[in-house]
Amino acid sequence: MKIAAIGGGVIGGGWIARFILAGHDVRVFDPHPEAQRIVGEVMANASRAWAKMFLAPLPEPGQIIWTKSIAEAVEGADYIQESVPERLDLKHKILAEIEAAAPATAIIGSSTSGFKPSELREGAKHPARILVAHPFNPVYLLPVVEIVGGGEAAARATALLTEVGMKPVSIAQEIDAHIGDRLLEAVWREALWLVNDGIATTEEIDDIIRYGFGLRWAQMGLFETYRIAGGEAGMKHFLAQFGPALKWPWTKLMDVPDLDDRLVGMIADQSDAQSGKHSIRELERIRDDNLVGIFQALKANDWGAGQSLREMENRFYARKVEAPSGYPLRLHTARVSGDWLDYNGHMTEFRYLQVLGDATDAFMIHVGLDEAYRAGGFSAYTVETHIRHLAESSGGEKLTVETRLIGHDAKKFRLFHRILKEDGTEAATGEHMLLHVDTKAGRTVPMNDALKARLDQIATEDAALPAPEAAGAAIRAIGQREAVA
Ligand SMILES: NC(=O)C1=CN([C@@H]2O[C@H](COP(=O)(O)OP(=O)(O)OC[C@H]3O[C@@H](n4cnc5c(N)ncnc54)[C@H](O)[C@@H]3O)[C@@H](O)[C@H]2O)C=CC1
Ligand SMILES: C[N+](C)(C)CC(=O)CC(=O)[O-]
Repeated sequence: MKIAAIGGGVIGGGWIARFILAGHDVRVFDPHPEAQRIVGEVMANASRAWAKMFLAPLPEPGQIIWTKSIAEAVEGADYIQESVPERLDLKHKILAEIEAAAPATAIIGSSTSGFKPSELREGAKHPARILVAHPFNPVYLLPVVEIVGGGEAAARATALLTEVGMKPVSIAQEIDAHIGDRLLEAVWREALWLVNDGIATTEEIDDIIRYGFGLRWAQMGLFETYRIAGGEAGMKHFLAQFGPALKWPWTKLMDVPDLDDRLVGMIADQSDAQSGKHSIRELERIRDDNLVGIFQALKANDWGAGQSLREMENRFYARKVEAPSGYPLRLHTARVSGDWLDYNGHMTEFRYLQVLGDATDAFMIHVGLDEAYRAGGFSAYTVETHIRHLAESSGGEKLTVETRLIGHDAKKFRLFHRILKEDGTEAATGEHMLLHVDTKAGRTVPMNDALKARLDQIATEDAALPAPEAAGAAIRAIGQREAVA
């Protein structure tokens, strides 16, 4: 899949980060003199957030390829994400340039917050392939993307965006500002009035959201939340009780305060007082850490956006790695994230077990002990592990795991992994005993013939090598008391 991104600002940078982290190369054009620095900073925050968010091993990230023109970026592209400033004349000019150079089959998704597909498509050569693909900031974390425009293009965009962990929601009928921004603008207008009228400061309004209904919205949205608020009688009672208030003059509705110098200055000053002690990048990291925590809570409850996280993770777990030929097997690589380091600045203990465990998962997929096999009610459980820590690993290092099958029979197998640094130094070894189990009965049972045959075949390759020196090693006794014991 060849992906291009036109515009690498707040939203374009987020898109680029999501595609890259999901393992795709992205060709980018943005004429801003500092575009590479800006996207680099967004990428750094995004990589940090993904390392915290996913337990599953992440794919090797794709590459950013910076180009000197739109034509160079979109040549041969299958999917193009346009994220230039929200001006229709500019979007038309950029879309025309994209169409002049992109294959006729390429899909063009626009990040536009407000324009309808019919507006974007004015004057287009192949209008049906231009869609609204409107995300929410930060694009590398929030899954939802509003797809407007329909047809085959929407189906293809939906497939790609699902593959990179998004939750595309198709909107059948085009309207200005789609759905999300219609809702957000209503709240935003009210908030501006409240500040304008001196009723509340920016901080007080944010507190009412983040200590209150904002927490509810992350997990149940509006209708489900209000259904509960109707008590046992549910939504009908809620509407009967609070419906009339909609006609009372509670809100300013469509009325917008003039964003004159006075109001802009007031809001900016209050916002500085509220959050000026943090840089924007710091605020992004605080936001990302909070979002990751929310995602993980939702994943634990298998609810809402936690389901998108789980689905993406399952895809990462199920990824079959094209193993380079040769033996020992090389099925898993990992990049040491800054988040994995301890107070000594080195990869902390339990992350070694994570890397080894991921290598074991990769071996299981390699031999056919995969999702389909588990669906049949059988799996393998690790029952014993011995790790030797041999060299420090630092942030950013790439680690490769070499895997050997050093013993097996019909009910169990024994793996020996070596974690290697880029210069070939051994960072750790891990030896693991796994039992083949009937997951429903909860007991060890013989594996099926195909799996056994696959292990037999790998074992013949292993027989050509001397046994690993450390295989079967235990921790040495210290002093007489232990030695006697
Ligand atoms: N900022 C937000 O919260 C959201 C914005 N959007 C939409 O995303 C789009 C982009 O908005 P932002 O990223 O916020 O704006 P931005 O101002 O942060 O980024 C726009 C980028 O486009 C680049 N650009 C300008 N002319 C260009 C050209 N001829 N070719 C390539 N790149 C060019 C600029 O250098 C800049 O880096 C807009 O349509 C906006 O409505 C969608 C969701 C949320
Ligand atoms: C302010 N905005 C209209 C550009 C916001 C969006 O489009 C979505 C978001 O991320 O809030």
